[in-house]
Amino acid sequence: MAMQNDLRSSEREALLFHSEGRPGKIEIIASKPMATQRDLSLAYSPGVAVPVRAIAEDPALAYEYTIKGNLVAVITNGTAILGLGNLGALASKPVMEGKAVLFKRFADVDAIDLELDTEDPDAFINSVALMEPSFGGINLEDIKAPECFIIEQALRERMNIPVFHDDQHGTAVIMAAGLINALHLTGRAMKDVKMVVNGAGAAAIACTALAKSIGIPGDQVILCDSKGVIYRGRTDGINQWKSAHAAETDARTLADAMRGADVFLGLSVEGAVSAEMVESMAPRPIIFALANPNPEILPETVKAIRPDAIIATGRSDYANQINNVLGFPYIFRGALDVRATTVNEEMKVAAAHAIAELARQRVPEEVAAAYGGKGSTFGPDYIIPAPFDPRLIETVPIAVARAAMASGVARRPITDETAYRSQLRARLNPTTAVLASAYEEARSHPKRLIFTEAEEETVLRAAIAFREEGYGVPVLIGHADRVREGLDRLGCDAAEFEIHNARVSPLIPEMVARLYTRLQRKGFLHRDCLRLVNQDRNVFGALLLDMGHGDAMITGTTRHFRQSLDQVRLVLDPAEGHLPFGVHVLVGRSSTVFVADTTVNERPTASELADIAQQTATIARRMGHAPRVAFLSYSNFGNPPGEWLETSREAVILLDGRGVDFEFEGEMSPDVALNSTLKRHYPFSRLTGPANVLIMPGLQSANISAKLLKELGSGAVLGPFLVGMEKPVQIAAMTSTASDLLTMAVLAGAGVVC
Ligand SMILES: NC(=O)C1=CN([C@@H]2O[C@H](COP(=O)(O)OP(=O)(O)OC[C@H]3O[C@@H](n4cnc5c(N)ncnc54)[C@H](OP(=O)(O)O)[C@@H]3O)[C@@H](O)[C@H]2O)C=CC1
Ligand SMILES: CC(=O)C(=O)O
Ligand SMILES: [Mg+2]
Repeated sequence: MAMQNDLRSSEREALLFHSEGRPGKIEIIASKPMATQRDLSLAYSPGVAVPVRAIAEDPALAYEYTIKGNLVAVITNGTAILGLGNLGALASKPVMEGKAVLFKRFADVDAIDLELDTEDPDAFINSVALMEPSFGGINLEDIKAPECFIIEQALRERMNIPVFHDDQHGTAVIMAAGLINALHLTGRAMKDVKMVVNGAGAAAIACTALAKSIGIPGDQVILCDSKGVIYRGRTDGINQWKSAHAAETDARTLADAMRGADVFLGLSVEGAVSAEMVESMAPRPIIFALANPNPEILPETVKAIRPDAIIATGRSDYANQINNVLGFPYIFRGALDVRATTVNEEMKVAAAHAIAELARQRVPEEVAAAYGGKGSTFGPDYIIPAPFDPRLIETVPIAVARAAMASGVARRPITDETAYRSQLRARLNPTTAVLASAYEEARSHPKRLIFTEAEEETVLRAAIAFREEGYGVPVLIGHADRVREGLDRLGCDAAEFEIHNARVSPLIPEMVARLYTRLQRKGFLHRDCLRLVNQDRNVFGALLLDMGHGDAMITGTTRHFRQSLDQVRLVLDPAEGHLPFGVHVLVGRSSTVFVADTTVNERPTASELADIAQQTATIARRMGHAPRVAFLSYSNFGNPPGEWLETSREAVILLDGRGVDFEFEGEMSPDVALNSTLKRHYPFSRLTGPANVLIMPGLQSANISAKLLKELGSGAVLGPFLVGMEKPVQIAAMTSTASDLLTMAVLAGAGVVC
C-alpha cells in the first residue's frame, strides 16, 4: 500500500498480521471428513436429501442436522466503527472478522461477519430479518445511534432468535459488573449514587438504562452529549432516546454536572474530561473512561489529581478493562445452549452479576497458575476479571442459561448443570489463557532479550514488537550499520536501540578472558577464543547473557539447530541436575500436547527419559495442565515384543522409584495414549485420561513427529523450546516468522518454558 513508509512499525505489523498467509482472520473448515466417495454422497447428493426432508417436517431439527445452533452473524453497516466514526461497511470488515474470532476464541461460538452496504434502517432490517433460517443468533455491531435503536427493536420483534446489539447491551453488562464492584469497594449504596454519563449514543443510552435498572435512581443520573447536559426542556440535538433520560437540573455543561458526582461514565470521545472536572468530584470517585481507542481522560492524569479514584478504561494496557469482549461471547454461549428466543433483561443482569462476583472471588490455585502465578486480588486495580480468565466460560453462560430458563425464553432447558459445566470447560484450552497471561507477565516485568541475528528482517521485526509492546529491551547483535539500516527501513529510530557489534565491542577483552578460562583445557588457544567471540554471534550472545547483559537469548533463524546449540554450549552449561532437551507444544482447540525430546538427545537412556518426563511435566503444569505422561513406542505393554523397548520400560520403573507427583505410563503407542476407546483394552493403565505429555523413545521419532505435525496438523505448534540450560536460551526454527520469534522471546523472558 502506498502509505506503508509513513506507518509506525506497530501499524505495519498490524497490516502484516492481517495480510500474511490467508488474507483476513477467519476461514471455514469442514467439521466432517470429506475424504471418500461415501463421505461425499452422505454430505451432499443423495444423502443430504434426508436431513432436508426431516427439517422441512420439523424445523427444530435444523439444530440437530446443521450448524445453525452454534452460528452467530456479526452484522454491521459500519456507521460507528469503534470510536472511529462512520467509515462505511467495507472498512468495518476487519473489526467484524475480529469479533467473529473473539466469539470462537473465548466461547467456541462459530461466527461469520456480514457487512451491509446501507444506511437505510428499513433496508437493513429487511435484509437481516430474511436471514433468520441461517443463524442461531444475530450480533449487531458498530451501528450508530439513533438508527441502531430502531434496527434492534424491529429485528427483536420480527425474529425468533436472539438479536443483540453488542455496543449497547454487551457494553452495558460489563459496565454494570464493574460498577457493582466499584460501589462495593467504596462502600456506596446504589440509592445514594450521583452519576454522570458523557455520550448519548448506542453505548451510553443502553448503559444508562441498565444502571437505572440495577438500582441507581433515575433522577440522580445526568446524561451529556456533544452539546452539553440533556436537561428537561432542551430541544436542540434531541431525540426520543435521549429525552427519555433528560434530567431535571440547572447544570448545563459537563463541568457543572460533574461537580460532586460519585461516578463518571464516558462513552464519548478522547479527551472529553479535564483534570479540573475530576478534581470537583466526590471523595473516592469512580471514573469509567471507556471511549476507544483513547479514553476521555488517561488513568495517570486521574491518579495524579485523585489518588483515591477507581479508574477503568476500554483498553487492555491499563488495569480494569471494561470492554464488551468480556460479555458477548459468553452471553451468546448461554443463550445458544438453551436455544433462547431472545436475550432479555434478566439474562443481561444475570451476566453482569456473574462477572462482578468472579472478580470478588479468591482466584483459585489452578487459575492463578494460568495467570502465570500472579494472583489477582479484588481491589481498586482489579474490579473486573481479565478477558482471558478461564473461569468466565464456566460461570457466565450458566448464569445466562439459568436466567433464560427462569424467565421462560429457553426452548431447550439445561437439565444437568454439572454436565453442562464440564461441557463448557472442555470448549477451551487452558494453554491459551497461559499464553495470554505470559504476555501480561512479560509486560509487568520487562526483560532484556538478546536477539543474536539482528541483521535479519524477521528478527528485527520481532525485536521491534518486543520493545514497542512493552515486553522489555531488545539487545541487538550484528554489524551496527546493517542493523541500523534495517531499523531505518522498518521505520524505527536506530538511536533508541542497543546494538552490539561483536568485532568492536568494549566487552570483548572480558569475554575472551572468560571463554579462555573455560576452554583452555578443551583444546582452545587464546586466539581461538578471540576468533569465536569476534566471529560467532551465538558465542558472543551467550557471553552477553552469561555476563548479565541480558535476561534471555534467542537465536536460530540463520543456522541449523545443532550448530547453534554447539556454539551456545561453548559458553553455557546445563542447569544443575538438569538435562538439556527440546519440547514442541501442540496447541489444539481444547487440548495441548507436549512432545519431548524433539531436538537434542539422539538415543536417551532410561534415566534420561525419566528426567525428560519430569522436566516436561513441570512445563505442562506451568502451562495450566495436570500432566499425564506416556512413554511412546510402536508397542503396547510388550506387544509386539522388540529390541528397543527396554529403555522406555525402565524409565517407567525409574519414575516409580522417584515417587513423582504426576501420572505416567508406558510403553504405549500414540493412539492408545491419546484415544480413550483404545485405552479400554488396557484397564490396568494408570493414566486417568488421554496423555498430554508424550515422551518419545528417541530423537528420530520425536523430531520427525513434531515436524510432521507442524506441516500437516491443524492446530498451532509452538517451539522447539530448549529446556534445562543454566540461562534461558531459545533456538528457533529457521522457518520461524516474526510472531513465532516474539512468542518464544516472551515465553523465555517470562520463564514459562526454560
Ligand atoms: N469499552 C467498550 O466496550 C465500548 C466503548 N465504546 C466507545 O463509546 C464511544 C461511543 O460509541 P457508540 O455509542 O457506539 O457511538 P454513537 O455514534 O452511537 O454515539 C456517540 C455519542 O458520543 C457523543 N459525543 C461525541 N463527542 C462528544 C463530546 N465531546 N462530549 C460528549 N459527547 C460526545 C455523541 O453526541 P451527539 O449525540 O451530540 O452527537 C453521541 O451521543 C466510542 O468511543 C466507542 O469506542 C462503545 C462500545 C463499547
Ligand atoms: C469495543 C467496541 O465494541 C467498540 O468500541 O465499539
Ligand atoms: Mg463495537
